[in-house]
Amino acid sequence: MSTPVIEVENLNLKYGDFHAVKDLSFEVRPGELYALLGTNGAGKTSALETVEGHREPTSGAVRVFGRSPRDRAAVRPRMGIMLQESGFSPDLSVRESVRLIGQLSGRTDDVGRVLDVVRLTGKAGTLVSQLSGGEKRRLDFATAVYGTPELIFLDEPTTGLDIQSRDALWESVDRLRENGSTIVLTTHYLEEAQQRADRIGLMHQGVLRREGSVSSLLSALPSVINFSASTGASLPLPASIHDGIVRIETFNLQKDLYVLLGWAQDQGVELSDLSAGPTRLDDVFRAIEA
Ligand SMILES: Nc1ncnc2c1ncn2[C@@H]1O[C@H](COP(=O)(O)OP(=O)(O)OP(=O)(O)O)[C@@H](O)[C@H]1O
Repeated sequence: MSTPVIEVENLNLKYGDFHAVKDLSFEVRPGELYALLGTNGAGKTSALETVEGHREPTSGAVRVFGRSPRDRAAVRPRMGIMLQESGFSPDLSVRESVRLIGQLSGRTDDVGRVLDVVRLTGKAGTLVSQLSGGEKRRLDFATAVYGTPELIFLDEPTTGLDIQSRDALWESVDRLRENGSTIVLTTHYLEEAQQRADRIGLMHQGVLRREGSVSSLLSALPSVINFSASTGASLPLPASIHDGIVRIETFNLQKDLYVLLGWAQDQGVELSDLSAGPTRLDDVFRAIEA
């Protein structure tokens, strides 16, 4: 198996007495889209800042491309980091800001190409201070796109973006992946992670509580069938009933739905407000706090 792009082993981070990241271990493999998700304050930003080389671990080991992320000269040109706030100077134009990304990252690219990818060509001469929130976010994305780096960190990339800009951003991410880039994503939009991540790590209170492919995380939880029914007939499946709402949990949704509908038909029972759906990442998320 190929060498991981990121290796984190028993990482601990403390702020004074507060233990923010506890024995965190994970790997990100070449070409993967790994989503590090978690509850507020779970320690994602702290952990990623260490991987990005901005923060020294309290203990544990972090390697990026097999080297210490503090070895900036070797590692920095190979990674693009889209932070939640890039802090571009408000007095620079968009074009100047993108040029600056090139100077700071040590990568080469065509400024016009990057402006085109982040859809800011028409704003090239505009000052950063005059951009809208969504336009600023697209300028932040330029840091990830510039020079097509091998490793890209996207920290809440679509927050504040309209649907067109979101779609455009994910299309650009797809292009980067086609070029072989490895992506580390954090987001609170779980459906984006569910649709796009090869693997997900779920953090809560400093600890990696779950890790795996979307389907493996989802298959650990049952699907749920709900309906309201006033019937004396005994149900064909184990269920709980609260306030007249029947809830059936199942690991075989198709089969149990078939059983339930057959029973309702035979008994002449109407299943009002019937809903049945696959488990969603939201449910996995809720379950980690339980
Ligand atoms: N510089 C700091 N000094 C003290 N405590 C800090 C510092 N930075 C973060 N923390 C604390 O460490 C914990 C983890 O914070 P972190 O920002 O890494 O979480 P997160 O998972 O990124 O959260 P969110 O989803 O809310 O952005 C939080 O309880 C936070 O208050």
